[in-house]
Amino acid sequence: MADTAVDSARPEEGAPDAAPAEKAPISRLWYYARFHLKALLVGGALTFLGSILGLVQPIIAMQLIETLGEGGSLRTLLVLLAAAVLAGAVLEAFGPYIMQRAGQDIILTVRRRLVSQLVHLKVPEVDRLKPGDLVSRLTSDTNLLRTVASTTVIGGVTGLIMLVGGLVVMAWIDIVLFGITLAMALLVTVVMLFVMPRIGQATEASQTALGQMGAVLERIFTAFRTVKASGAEEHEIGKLDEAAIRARDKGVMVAVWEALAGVLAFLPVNIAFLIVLGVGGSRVATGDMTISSLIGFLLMLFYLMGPITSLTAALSQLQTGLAAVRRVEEVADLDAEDLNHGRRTAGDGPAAVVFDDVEFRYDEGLEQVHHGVSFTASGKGLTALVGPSGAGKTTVFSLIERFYPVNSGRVLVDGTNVDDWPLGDLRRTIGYVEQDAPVLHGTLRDNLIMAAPDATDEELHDILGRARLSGLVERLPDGIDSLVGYRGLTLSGGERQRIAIARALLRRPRLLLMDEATSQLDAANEAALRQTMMDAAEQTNVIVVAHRLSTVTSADRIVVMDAGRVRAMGTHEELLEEDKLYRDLAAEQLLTSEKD
Ligand SMILES: Nc1ncnc2c1ncn2[C@@H]1O[C@H](COP(=O)(O)OP(=O)(O)OP(=O)(O)O)[C@@H](O)[C@H]1O
Repeated sequence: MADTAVDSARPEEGAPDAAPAEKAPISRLWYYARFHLKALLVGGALTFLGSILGLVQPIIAMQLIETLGEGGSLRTLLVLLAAAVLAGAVLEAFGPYIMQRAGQDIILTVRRRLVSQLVHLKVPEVDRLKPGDLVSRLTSDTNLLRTVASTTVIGGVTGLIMLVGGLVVMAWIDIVLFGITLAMALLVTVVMLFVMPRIGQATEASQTALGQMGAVLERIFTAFRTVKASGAEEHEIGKLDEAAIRARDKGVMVAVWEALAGVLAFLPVNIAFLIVLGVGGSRVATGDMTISSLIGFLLMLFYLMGPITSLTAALSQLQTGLAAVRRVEEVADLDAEDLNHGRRTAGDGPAAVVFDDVEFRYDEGLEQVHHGVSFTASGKGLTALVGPSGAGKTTVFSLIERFYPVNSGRVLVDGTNVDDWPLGDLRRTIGYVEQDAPVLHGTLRDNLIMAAPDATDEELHDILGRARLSGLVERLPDGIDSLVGYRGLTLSGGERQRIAIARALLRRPRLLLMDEATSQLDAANEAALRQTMMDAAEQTNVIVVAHRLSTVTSADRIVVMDAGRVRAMGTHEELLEEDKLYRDLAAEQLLTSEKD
């Protein structure tokens, strides 16, 4: 598939309730549908019975004409016909309803699985994905799947049975006319075999274009202010428009192939009708066939329009659905994390971190980021990681959190290799404050309790106090229940950082990792942030990627990193004496802070 957000389909590892990997889309479809088999079977049986009653109606009508000709009583046949019409209508209402419900249940199953898969994706997978495209797979593609998983399969099977049933009845009425009809039915089949896959391909292209639109939209909204400030509205509108046009064009192609399928399905039937009329008429004239048989046959031919329509619709829906399944399953096949696998370790107090000769690169084709990094940070207190931009400081945190696997060497937390920790336990031990956008859309309360759903109001207020946020809560219109805007945009950078710290502290971490914001904070915010950090360091092990001199000077130990290596360790005073790079960094920071 060209230019999609998800480039490859790999078997998932440890994803909950995994569907069989590397299977044809049709097996994947079955995998989802089988959970709702009972409803599908009941709905299908009712619809099928309804169709059978439809099939019976022309036969009763034929009997009626014959009885009329013979001057017999019509009462029983009329009652039968009325009963068949009524029961058919009731069944055809209930059957589809039950199947539509099953269809919605199937979507729910698929969406639940996808949501769980998306949230558990491994970080490297997310690095290369476009969230907008993923959203369209979760919403639009799963919706396409609904029809195919329910009505299509049953509709198709019913249509096929009706078609075969109709042909059998026709063969019983007149074998010559049946031969003509059968030839036309075969023609329809050949045409469909050619057209149907085109519908699937066009649908997949159309859904891909829709996903691309989602990706462009997501790109705009994640940098909305930058787009405006850069005057890039028209440029971005152009990009969105390109994707929208592509989606339209591909959608039109789907319509073209579907229209063609409809016409090509009926053309042979219409031709069959004319031939049957001609040949049948002459057979009636020669006495080889009765007029009632010809009328019955023609009624059957008309009746066949129904099954042919539902078969054609089912086949094209199936193609649409299979295209959707392929896109949905590409996500389901991505690598996901297993939070529970590993040897459980129970510990308390500050959790020590040991880097032992760690080598790491983000991906095979990329440059190595860590070249034998070794350091230890244990016990209570503050450890600052300093060094030039790109030295690999934030990467240290990513490896402690096991967002990526190391290439060689070991990362130990509390004496256990992070690879051996159950991921859920490891991350419960750690509080992590990211450098950017650490506040999510929602209320202040939402932002805190996402890390600790059982936290009481008392605990929340206590943590807000410790993060020097009580003043903010008092100022906000609805206090702790005030909305903080998309990605916390209604807050200042310093407030966002402190909310993120409060969230991390609420989990009572045994290790706090904090990536300082590089943006300048005002004096009050910086002091509040430092105080919060120092308080935390009195109780636990705190490691900070430090960009501010204030953090560095108050740290218990400082690790100086440069180009993926640890070049020195010590206190501020020791390093000022011993390490030139540190001296330069400190001098540079001092100059900057003096200028401010
Ligand atoms: N997800 C990623 N995929 C590929 N390369 C990455 C990724 N994250 C970081 N890098 C690269 O790894 C190197 C180290 O990045 P890292 O963020 O650890 O540096 P840093 O010392 O924290 O820098 P800064 O002080 O600017 O935050 C950089 O060259 C960066 O471009």
